[in-house]
Amino acid sequence: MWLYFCAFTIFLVVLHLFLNYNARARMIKKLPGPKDDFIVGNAFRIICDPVELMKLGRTFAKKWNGIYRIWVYPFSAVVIYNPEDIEVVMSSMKYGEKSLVYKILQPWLQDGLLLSNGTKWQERRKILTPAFHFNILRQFCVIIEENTHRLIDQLQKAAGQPIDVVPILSEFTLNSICETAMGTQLNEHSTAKTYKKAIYDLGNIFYHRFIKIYLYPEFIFNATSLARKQNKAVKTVQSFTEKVIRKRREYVKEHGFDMFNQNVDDDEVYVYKKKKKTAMLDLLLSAEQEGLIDKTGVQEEVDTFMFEGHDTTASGLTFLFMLLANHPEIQDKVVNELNDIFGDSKRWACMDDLPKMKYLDRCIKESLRMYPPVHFISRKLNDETILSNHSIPAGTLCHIPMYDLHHREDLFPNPEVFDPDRFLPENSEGRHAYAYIPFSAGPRNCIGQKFAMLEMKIAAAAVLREFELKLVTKQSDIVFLADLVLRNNGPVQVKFVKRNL
Ligand code: HEM
Repeated sequence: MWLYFCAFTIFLVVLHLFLNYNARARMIKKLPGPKDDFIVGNAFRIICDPVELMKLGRTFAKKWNGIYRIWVYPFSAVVIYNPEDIEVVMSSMKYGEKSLVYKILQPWLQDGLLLSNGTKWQERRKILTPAFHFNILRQFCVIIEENTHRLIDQLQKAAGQPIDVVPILSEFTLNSICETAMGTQLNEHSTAKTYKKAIYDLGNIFYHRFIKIYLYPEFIFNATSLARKQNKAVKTVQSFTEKVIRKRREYVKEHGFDMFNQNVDDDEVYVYKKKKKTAMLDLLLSAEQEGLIDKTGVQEEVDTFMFEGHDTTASGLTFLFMLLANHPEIQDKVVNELNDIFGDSKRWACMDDLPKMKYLDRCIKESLRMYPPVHFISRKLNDETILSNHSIPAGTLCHIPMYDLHHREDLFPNPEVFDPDRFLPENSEGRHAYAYIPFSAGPRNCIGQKFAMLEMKIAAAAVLREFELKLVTKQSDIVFLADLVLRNNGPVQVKFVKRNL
């Protein structure tokens, strides 16, 4: 008996030494980080419920100074929130490869822009960049206005009552991106309900897999009922986008591309003539005709835009509305600015109005600082890299928590205070270029950031012209949940009271 016990103890000790004192472990453990447990390293610290996981990230960020490490054999991760280190990683394509955290999105997004690497990424980025040209955004402006008015009709029905804005804004941004990316209105399709449900199901599945790292290996995940649910949802989503793409391909074959024949200098063309608005998809289809992208590629990009383009802006608008309801004096300033632009007119906003909304712009920026919808991103360091004077071994995952970066007291004094004037030019002077990065930075930054700012501005301006936003959910009520985008663990409620302008 004793012999077995001694042999087992020796086995555990050898296993511990093997897992935790190999060359990579020794190197990574020179960095500050949580205390390691016997054999499992930090595994038990980070496997916890989604609320605790978010709290843990904040606790760690406060405890260490801009850099710390996590070690769970065979994974090492370095977490960086010093702008200087972030610049090293983000400014170069050398560190452009996404880490294994993103693998969970692969079945849906495949090799779309968010996940692809190398020349494939470069080529796709080149094809898609013109989709966000000023003149194309002008077309999107009209689509977003139309959807904003549907949103206002919905808010009107519950005016004066506390409303959970999360599902309403999610519906609004999903409809907007669907119409801009694919030129199709979801309510025009009999299968749209199933499509929407499948998108929400996928969001839920990713979230469950994201917080349970033991589900990352494919062979474990594939044996779960979650994988079967995911396969079903992916099939539904892809067959919907496939159908829309096929229909548009047929249309283009017969009629050519509308978007290349439009008079793009005139706002009124878009506002009143309601031309076909399919710029993103048409761009992809024209690249397909030129042999620059294949059928699968078109589908991957449409799916990627659908994913990246709705939850992110919904989260951004949710926290913006919550903050404005919490700060009536700031809300009044926005409304005064809107009154200066529109006076008594009920006309819709157009592209030329947007640069005039300077204060609203600062409010959105400050809201994205305090509540960055994409609160962390992750890369794989393929070479040994120096960060904060530490040598980080090749193969280490590099997490960048934008939330913690944006809440550094030395970069943003009183970081919990909603102060849009931080973004006045004179107050931004001297701020490190990588201190504020809600849309990431460098070559792999968000391709949709102009679109996102436009969407949030149009929606916020239209809603604020119509309603006064009244406090229900307080800033102090917010409890974050670990997820791909920043979320509250519960509803975010606001009261919309009709304005008498
Ligand atoms: C407030 C809204 C948004 C925020 C905060 C946001 C943020 C980000 C961030 C942080 C990244 C970098 C991801 C990474 O490195 O892993 C990213 C990438 C990306 N975003 Fe956005 N995004 C927003 C809206 C949008 C919209 C509306 C679209 C599409 C219309 C979009 C499309 C993309 C795509 C395709 C990428 C991958 C770009 C590449 O790797 O080349 N995003 N976004």
